[in-house]
Amino acid sequence: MNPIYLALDLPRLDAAVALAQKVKGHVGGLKLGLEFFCAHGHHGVHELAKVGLPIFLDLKLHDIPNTVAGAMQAIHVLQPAIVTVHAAGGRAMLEDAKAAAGDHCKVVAVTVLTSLDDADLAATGVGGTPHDQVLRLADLAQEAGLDGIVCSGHEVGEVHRRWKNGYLVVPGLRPAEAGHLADQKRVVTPRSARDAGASVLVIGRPIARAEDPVAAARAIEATL
Ligand SMILES: O=c1ccn([C@@H]2O[C@H](COP(=O)(O)O)[C@@H](O)[C@H]2O)c(=O)[nH]1
Repeated sequence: MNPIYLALDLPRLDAAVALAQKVKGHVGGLKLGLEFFCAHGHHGVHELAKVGLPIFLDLKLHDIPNTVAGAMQAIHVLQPAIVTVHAAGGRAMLEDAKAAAGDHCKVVAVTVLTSLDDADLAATGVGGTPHDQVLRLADLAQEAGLDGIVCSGHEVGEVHRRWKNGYLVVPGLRPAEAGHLADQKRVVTPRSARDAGASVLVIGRPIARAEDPVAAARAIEATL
C-alpha cells in the first residue's frame, strides 16, 4: 500500500478536489487538516471522500475528555480512516477519544509538532529535548490504548523500536529539492522516514506547490 497521505492545505475546495483527482494514482490517502475543515466542514470532507481514497482528519483535538469524546462522535458520520488528538491532553482524554472513535478509525496522538525545535519546546516550559518528549508522549499514548502517534522522522526509529505495532505517522518530510519550505524544523526525506519505520508519510507542499504535482508525487513514490 502507498504510505503517502497528501496534505490538502488549500483554501479553495474546487482546487483541493482537482489536485486530489490529479494525483490519486500516486498517493495512498488524503489528509484534511484544520485549514480545510474550518473552511469547508463536513461538506468539504464528503466532497473529497468521492475521490475514493481513505480520509485522514488531522483535527488535532485537545480539550477536556468529555468535549473531545463529543467531537469524535460528531465526526463518525464522515467515516475517517485516521483522526489526530494531542497527546498533551492527557491520559483520560486519550482513552475517551479512543473509546468514542468506533472500531474502524485509527486514533493517533500528536507528540511534538515537527515545526518545533529544542528552543521552541523550552519556551513552552517543557524540559528536555523534543526527542525525550516524543518518547514520553508515545509511551502515554500506548498506555492509553491509542493506535499510534505523530512524530518527526528524527524520532520515528526509536519509537518504532519501543512500539513495534504502533501506527506511526510522520509529517515534516522534504525531498532534497523542496528544502526551502522552512517552517518545518525537524525534517527528513520521505525515504529516510519510511526506512526508520513510518507507517504513514504526510506530504503537503512538496506536491501541492510543485509546478507539476503529478510528477512530484510520482518522483517521491519512486524513492520509497
Ligand atoms: O507535527 C506535525 C503534525 C501535523 N503536521 C501537518 O502535516 C502537514 C505537513 O505539510 P507540509 O506542507 O508537507 O509541510 C500539514 O498539514 C501540517 O498541518 C505537521 O506538519 N507536523
